[in-house]
Amino acid sequence: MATQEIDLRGVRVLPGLLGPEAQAAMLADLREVARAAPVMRPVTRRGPMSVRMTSAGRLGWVADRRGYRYEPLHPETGQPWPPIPDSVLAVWRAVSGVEADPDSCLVNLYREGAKMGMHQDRDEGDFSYPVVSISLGDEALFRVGSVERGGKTASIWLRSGDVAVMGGAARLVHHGIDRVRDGSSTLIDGGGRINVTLRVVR
Ligand SMILES: O=C(O)CCC(=O)C(=O)O
Ligand SMILES: [Fe+2]
Repeated sequence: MATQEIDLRGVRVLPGLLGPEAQAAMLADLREVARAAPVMRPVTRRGPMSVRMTSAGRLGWVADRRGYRYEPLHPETGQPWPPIPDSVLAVWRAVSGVEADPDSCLVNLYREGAKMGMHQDRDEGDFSYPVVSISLGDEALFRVGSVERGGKTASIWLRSGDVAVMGGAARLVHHGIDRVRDGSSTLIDGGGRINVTLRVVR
């Protein structure tokens, strides 16, 4: 049920790009990812994050007291991250507008009360590639600001199956998740939201 594209301060939002069957199939693939690469609670200098994370692909995003970086191995298992599922790659190929495939797929798990503060995605080596973000499960209030800190922002509720593309002039905009509407979807066992972001890190 793809509806019309929305421009949120330069971020392309594609509501309902994934239908219920595609969402369920992707979720099953992500369960396999989490089985091979258990979700972790990242700890930053500011303390533990409320979002739990794991990754797929050649590189996974890792946050701990030493800082943020991409790593080829899961820090707890010592194993390489599992491959990015085809169901996820298909979304990148459909919307990214670039030839290269992503080498990193971050899986964010928002259980009750989890949110993500305003930030830029800037740990990647080349900002000419977009970041593609897929939402599954409960609705989330996604806020987008500017490349500079502070100033005006605009928000939208991202629903299960929505896809957002941060590229071009919007590649480095500040963004975050203010809150998740608990119980607004039944897709995920135990409730909550999963967000998948795809990146070319190199
Ligand atoms: O959960 C979201 O929709 C945003 C996730 C995000 O900004 C990130 O992982 O960098
Ligand atoms: Fe981000």
